[in-house]
Amino acid sequence: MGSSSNGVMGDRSSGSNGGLQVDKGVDFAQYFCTYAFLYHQKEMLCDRVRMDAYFNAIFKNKHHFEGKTVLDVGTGSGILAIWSAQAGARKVYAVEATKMSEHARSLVKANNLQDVIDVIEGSMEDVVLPEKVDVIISEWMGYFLLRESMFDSVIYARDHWLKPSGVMYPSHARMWVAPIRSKLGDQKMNDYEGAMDDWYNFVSDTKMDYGVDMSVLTRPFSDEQRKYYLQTSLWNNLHPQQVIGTASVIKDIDCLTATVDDILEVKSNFMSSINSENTRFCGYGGWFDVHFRGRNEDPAQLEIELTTAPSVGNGTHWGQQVFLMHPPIWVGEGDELKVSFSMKRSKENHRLMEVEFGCEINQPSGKLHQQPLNNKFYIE
Ligand SMILES: C[S@@+](CC[C@H](N)C(=O)[O-])C[C@H]1O[C@@H](n2cnc3c(N)ncnc32)[C@H](O)[C@@H]1O
Repeated sequence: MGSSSNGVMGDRSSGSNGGLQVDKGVDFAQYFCTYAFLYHQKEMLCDRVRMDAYFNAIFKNKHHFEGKTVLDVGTGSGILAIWSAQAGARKVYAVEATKMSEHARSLVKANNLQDVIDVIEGSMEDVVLPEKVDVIISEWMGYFLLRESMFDSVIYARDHWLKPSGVMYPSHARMWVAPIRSKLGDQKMNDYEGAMDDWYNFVSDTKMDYGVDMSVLTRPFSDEQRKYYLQTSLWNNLHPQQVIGTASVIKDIDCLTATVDDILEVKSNFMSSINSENTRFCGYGGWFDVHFRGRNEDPAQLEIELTTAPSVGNGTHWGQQVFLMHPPIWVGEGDELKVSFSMKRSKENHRLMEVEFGCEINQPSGKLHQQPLNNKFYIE
């Protein structure tokens, strides 16, 4: 069993960010610190969709694990390392940057797997393993897949520690975007006007309760102010019926070959056909899926998919990112949207994203909306 300093080199940056060095102290304060707390790990451990997908991916494909060496990048509580060992791995290296490693270590011991799993506390980029591995497993996905930029660390691990014949878990990832409406029947979720009412209520309550007039922040709702309000995307669990047009894959990632340069910026131009009758097009929903397929020469016996698409029921802790648009536009069945999408990392914090949409709407009547429908968002 590893100790907290086992296999860890120096004090380099915690991520390469495509050549830019990232200050480790700042990154720890801004990003890693929350992962050190059990409440945050528990949120992920309680996500049944996520848990079932990884559990099935491992146990329905034991041939990838039996007698093999495994590296778990960002082991957190240790759950994926433990499943890998239970599936028959010979050795599992479980790397975790935060003090969560101590909980992982006690969980490993409580499950009597200390002879198989080495929990190593340190950044993946600093760790030195005694051997190369057959499998890299990691749950690295952030909101809308790439928020958190943790895939950089998985790429680093793959390039340094995966055998040429090795397998990635997951093996593929995709980002999706679709046009959405904000309201579904009486539901107020993501309702655009509802959001504005919220601001009105806030202003009048603050004046009444605390004697401070805040209306300058919100009134009149000029275009600029609306845009200001809509600068960040929203987390939501969309109902499938809120999706009003065809969804498009805007990024397809092969985890075995992708480079950091491939994911620094995501750009896509795509068409979406509206398939709902007269409805308000209020913005876009963004989500992702990942797949466990093994590799061509060594495929999965059962391919598993983990999707965060809009769903009836609880969905996942990732939900979807909603990008509301101003102004909403009435659209109808058969309208064609020509959407341009781009996403890049925030200059201030490489783990956050800046997203821009543009859209042209062609309607069968011949009407054409061509204004750039704002919108620049931060995924916080
Ligand atoms: C999304 S959590 C997943 C935790 C666990 N594997 C699970 O599936 O429940 C990601 C974990 O990776 C850790 N992590 C992120 N980047 C890392 C890096 N470069 N080196 C080591 N650990 C890292 C975080 O601290 C966090 O605990």
